Amino acid sequence: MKKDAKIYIAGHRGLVGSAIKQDLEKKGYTNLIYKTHKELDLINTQEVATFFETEQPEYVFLAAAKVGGIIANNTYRADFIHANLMIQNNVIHQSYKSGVKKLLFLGSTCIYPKEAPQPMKENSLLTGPLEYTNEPYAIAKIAGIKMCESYNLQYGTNFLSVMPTNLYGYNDNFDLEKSHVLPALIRKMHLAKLLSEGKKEEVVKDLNVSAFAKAQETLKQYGVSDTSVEIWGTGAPRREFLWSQDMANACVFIMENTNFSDVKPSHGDVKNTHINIGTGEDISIKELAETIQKIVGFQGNLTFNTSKPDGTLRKLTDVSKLHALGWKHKIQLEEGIEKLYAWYLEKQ
Ligand SMILES: NC(=O)C1=CN([C@@H]2O[C@H](COP(=O)(O)OP(=O)(O)OC[C@H]3O[C@@H](n4cnc5c(N)ncnc54)[C@H](OP(=O)(O)O)[C@@H]3O)[C@@H](O)[C@H]2O)C=CC1
Ligand SMILES: C[C@H]1O[C@H](OP(=O)(O)OP(=O)(O)OC[C@H]2O[C@@H](n3cnc4c(=O)[nH]c(N)nc43)[C@H](O)[C@@H]2O)[C@@H](O)[C@@H](O)C1=O
Repeated sequence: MKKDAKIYIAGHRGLVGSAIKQDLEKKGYTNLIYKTHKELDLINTQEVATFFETEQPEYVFLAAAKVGGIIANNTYRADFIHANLMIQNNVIHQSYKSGVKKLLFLGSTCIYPKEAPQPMKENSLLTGPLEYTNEPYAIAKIAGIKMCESYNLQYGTNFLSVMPTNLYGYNDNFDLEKSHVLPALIRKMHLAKLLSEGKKEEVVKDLNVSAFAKAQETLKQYGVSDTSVEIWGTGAPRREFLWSQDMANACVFIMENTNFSDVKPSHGDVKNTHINIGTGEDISIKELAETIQKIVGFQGNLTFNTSKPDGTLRKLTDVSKLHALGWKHKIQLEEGIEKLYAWYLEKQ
């Protein structure tokens, strides 16, 4: 990839897209293009076609998607499958039509079967039933992998897919309902700490409500008090977490160094084009909550609301393919949580 190559980052304001943009800028890439959701709705086929015809990007990072945590995926099932299929169909097909040299599609490790052997290898794909809470999203992501693979095989394109583990970092979503576990627990612990210190005004400001009485309603709904924070599920599920800047660095590394032809024969996958991206290490949700509690400095108790779903019990990635390509993560979990909490405080 030449430093002045025209590179389109779809989703450049999101958790991963913003980190990809930053990583490319740091490396001296000068011809980056991007549009906000408002400027270009990637669900709109005609708008996407016109954009590619006009801009003719040479490389595409497809980091735009409808994304959310376990409850969002389980609740907005139709929106997750519709939006993700539309976005990826539009971007992948128009990339082929306009002669994009290389595209990187971001999937997710939720594409693997619920009971996949751990750690999950790339060739576990389509070997068993999926986790139900995020099945529509996972089906869309599997369609994206198969679309890249099919275009490569039929049209000779160079479209790769990466399957990231759970991610966290700057520009994360901290919504109490729709976000992923790590940012949600940082915010819940922070609010509980403020309550325990009697800082009502800061609680009102954080929740962006008109009065403390309103804040109390929200906090009750999410099980946050001055003495305890509610954790969804049993706390037993295990998750692997990767810092978003590491994720972005891996995406740029793969774009720079890897081709479909490298991924296919040399690693024994006859058909698939995808590569797992993770750390290869996981912890239980209970351990994660305790780590966040320590970093935030909340002194109260943790309670477990077992009426909320656990989701997949374990989804540890096998990162041997990624390591064999020459990439390894840098930021360890505690360091990442400390950085994210500091960022969250700064944003207040
Ligand atoms: N976060 C995670 O833990 C994981 C993420 N992934 C995958 O990584 C990729 C990036 O995720 P992440 O950065 O977390 O997601 P974010 O939600 O942070 O960012 C997604 C971006 O896509 C944009 N977008 C969504 N819909 C449209 C649309 N119709 N038209 C134009 N832009 C749109 C969003 O803009 P706006 O906000 O304005 O809608 C946002 O900027 C996704 O493919 C996701 O599935 C995979 C595994 C884990
Ligand atoms: C990245 C991945 O993210 C999603 O899958 P998930 O890993 O299950 O996502 P999650 O981060 O929301 O939850 C992880 C675990 O944590 C528990 N948990 C405890 N307390 C809170 C809590 O307060 N919020 C949330 N969200 N979860 C909590 C929660 O019950 C679960 O056991 C996919 O839908 C899909 O989008 C995908 O690809």
